[in-house]
Amino acid sequence: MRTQQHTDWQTAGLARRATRWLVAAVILGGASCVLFVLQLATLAHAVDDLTFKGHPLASTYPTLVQVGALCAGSLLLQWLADMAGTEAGLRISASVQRDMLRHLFRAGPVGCAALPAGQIVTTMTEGTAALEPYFAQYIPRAAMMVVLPGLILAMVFHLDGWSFAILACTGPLIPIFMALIGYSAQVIMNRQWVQLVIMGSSFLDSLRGLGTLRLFGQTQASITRMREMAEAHRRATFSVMKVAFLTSAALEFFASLSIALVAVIFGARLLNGTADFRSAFLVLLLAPEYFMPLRAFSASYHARQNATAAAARIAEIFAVPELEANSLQPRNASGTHGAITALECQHVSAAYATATATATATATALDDVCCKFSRNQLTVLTGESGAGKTTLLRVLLGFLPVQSGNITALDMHGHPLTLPQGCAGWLPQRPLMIFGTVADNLHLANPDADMHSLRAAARQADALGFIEALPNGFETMVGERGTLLSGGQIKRLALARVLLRDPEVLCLDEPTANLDTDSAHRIAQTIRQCAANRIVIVATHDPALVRQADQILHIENARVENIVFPKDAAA
Ligand SMILES: Nc1ncnc2c1ncn2[C@@H]1O[C@H](COP(=O)(O)OP(=O)(O)OP(=O)(O)O)[C@@H](O)[C@H]1O
Repeated sequence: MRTQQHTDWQTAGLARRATRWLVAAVILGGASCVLFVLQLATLAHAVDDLTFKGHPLASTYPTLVQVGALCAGSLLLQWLADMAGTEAGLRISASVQRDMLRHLFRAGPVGCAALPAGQIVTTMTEGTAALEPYFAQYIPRAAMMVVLPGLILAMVFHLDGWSFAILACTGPLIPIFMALIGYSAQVIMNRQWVQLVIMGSSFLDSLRGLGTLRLFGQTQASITRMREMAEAHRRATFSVMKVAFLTSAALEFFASLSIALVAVIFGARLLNGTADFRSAFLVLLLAPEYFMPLRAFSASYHARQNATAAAARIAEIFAVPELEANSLQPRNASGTHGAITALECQHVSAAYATATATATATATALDDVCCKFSRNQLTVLTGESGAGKTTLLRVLLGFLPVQSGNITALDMHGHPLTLPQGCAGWLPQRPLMIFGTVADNLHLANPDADMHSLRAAARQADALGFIEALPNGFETMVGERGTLLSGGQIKRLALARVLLRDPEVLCLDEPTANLDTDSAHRIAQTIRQCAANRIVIVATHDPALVRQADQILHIENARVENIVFPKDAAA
């Protein structure tokens, strides 16, 4: 199993995914700042010439045109910087979303089950969306917070020592103050995220369990619980907003105080005649701009906290271990491709990772399993609930890694084989039906299958009769999770879907569970026929299926206790 490095999913690590766009945003923003400062200096020069030096308007035109050109250039560069920042944000959030989906597929159903579905959904949607403003706004603004005030300070230093001292002393107070507020705000932000995840999970659970909730008369209680969660989330969001307002208020206070100080001191010195108008005017133009990037940075500061909280949730998803390879692919790389004649388990052990309050422990679910599954043979796994039947199927399918031992695919001469992808088919206990038509659901297994293949697979799974009886046959919408079909119909449709890929190894988990006797009998017959030229392994409690078996593996407490070949015994 592979585990992703936690540090890769910190915001700094994520920035590497769009470095060029972020660098472009910072350089363009910096260039825009330079033009902006030049524009103010040129404007002060023009106003001074017009008012105090008595130059005619005509002679000031070139300077005013210069001001216009600098203004246009600065705005254009800023627009380009914003575009580059937005592009970086979109690229990073889209790439994280794509990687997360890929990672979840690699982790497989057992790995994904380690996290609540609501947490996965919220992180994939809200979590990745929270990254975008961080990279699009916060990072470029953080850079501007250094560039523009630095430029302005350098200019003010040349104009007036007092103003320089005031701005240089008050400016750094703001980021220090914000960092102090931000430290406690991060705790609130994390709490808001937890509330959001809990709310998402509960909403999903309520939707899934609508029938059960109604049956137990719990609908009102569920609505009340949802309302309480929404209220808790509202309160957490409100706390975040309060901190955001407090930060802005503190910033405005320091900024206004500092500008007022500069204005008062300069005003007094102008009256005394110890300062000139041009310097005073330019410093007063520059002083508010000195605080502008700090204001913009403060406005996007919550984006950083949101993204930090989201990055922690994203890291949790990437911490779910990936499966290395399908167990049906033998470790022996020198093996050849070919038809699989048998699957052999040698001393196979496996365990589930279970999270406790303090650490992650493992619970053994298969212990030293030795068995063989042969082509043309129907193997039935029996045993009490919780014995380990599904676990053995999961290990064979590669959804759960082998802790020790080997699973080897053999050709007709008993040599190890390298198997192509998709050689195994799986029918889970609760097969997934997507929102779409019968044909859409079948095409999931093989998007290129033509109508003839669909009909053949449906016939083989004993599903053709009921599909043709539907109002629009294969084009009938079956709804989400197959809501318009019965349990038996869903099972037969899912079996047809698996057969459409014509897998060499077919793993079926409780295929006849919850079916009436007639449907169960028909499915048992179908499965029996599927064993022709295939390896078929079925986990079941159904005596009708057990009667069809060529080999019965009885599992008890994670171990194969008994192997019976009923047909040999009968002979
Ligand atoms: N995702 C999981 N995480 C942790 N433990 C699990 C997980 N799935 C199953 N187990 C545990 O592994 C053991 C074997 O479960 P398994 O599902 O293989 O039993 P089973 O024989 O198929 O039962 P059933 O007949 O009820 O389907 C059980 O103790 C179960 O609690």
